[in-house]
Amino acid sequence: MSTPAPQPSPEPFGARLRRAMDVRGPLCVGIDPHASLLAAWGLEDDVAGLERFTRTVVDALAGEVAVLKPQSAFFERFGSRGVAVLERAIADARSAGALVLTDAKRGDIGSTMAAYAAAYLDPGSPLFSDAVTVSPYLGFGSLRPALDAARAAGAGVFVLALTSNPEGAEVQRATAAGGRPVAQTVLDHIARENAGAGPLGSVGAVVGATLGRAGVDLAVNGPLLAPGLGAQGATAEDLPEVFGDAVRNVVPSISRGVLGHGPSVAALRESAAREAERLRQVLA
Ligand SMILES: O=c1ccn([C@@H]2O[C@H](COP(=O)(O)O)[C@@H](O)[C@H]2O)c(=O)[nH]1
Repeated sequence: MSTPAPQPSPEPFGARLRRAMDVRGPLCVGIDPHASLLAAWGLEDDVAGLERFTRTVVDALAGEVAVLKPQSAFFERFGSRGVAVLERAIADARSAGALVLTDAKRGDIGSTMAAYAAAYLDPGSPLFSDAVTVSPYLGFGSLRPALDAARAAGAGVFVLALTSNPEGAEVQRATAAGGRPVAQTVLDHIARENAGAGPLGSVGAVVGATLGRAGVDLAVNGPLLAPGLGAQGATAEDLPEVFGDAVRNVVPSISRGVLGHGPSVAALRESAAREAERLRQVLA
């Protein structure tokens, strides 16, 4: 029996993301098919409307922006047929050259986390994504199956640290054992996961663009997903204050602020291009 040929290691997500940010700029656009957006686009709040909306966003932006971030909740609300739309969107966006970060915010005990990892981070899964969001609030160690699966697949995970919503602070700013804020302990774990990685680690943190000065050490050697631009009130001009020296690793994210310009493909592209240009000027 012949020995199977060794497989080349997949290129790590952090390296792929850094290249995409260099080439396309750092903007991430979220695919959040709110019922109100479907209505504004003249679509029914049903699977056909969901599919048309999603396809339009992918066609408009997958060749333009570094990252597309489908929000799983808006697909799950239509059951299995909604999830099928998400699966196609992930595959189509990846084929068109965007990195896909599925925003699913999964978190559970380790043995269940392994199943979530199989869903999003196993290259054989229909939901396989370049990266997925996860919640560390069952303990950072519970994320181990996702961290390991991501590394094996050349994928990434983005761990919630300081979220963009005002309610997050009561948990994330609370003092952990050891006297540091809970969010800082999460960031410390992320920094350890990324130690030695170059040009950028594959374990990211989610830190809202809405926070004002973050007040934590963001030197995690990984990408910092910054949701909150647009509908939640943050602007590109806020980013240097929130992120300080870490701003070059920021992946600013906007959903409704771009999606509201649809259904015209040209208008969606123009809106994303305006956001990207504003970011380029502020982050230069
Ligand atoms: O801290 C977080 C983490 C994730 N999100 C998600 O990002 C988008 C934001 O949508 P907008 O329309 O740009 O407000 C949405 O999917 C959230 O679930 C976040 O907002 N904050």
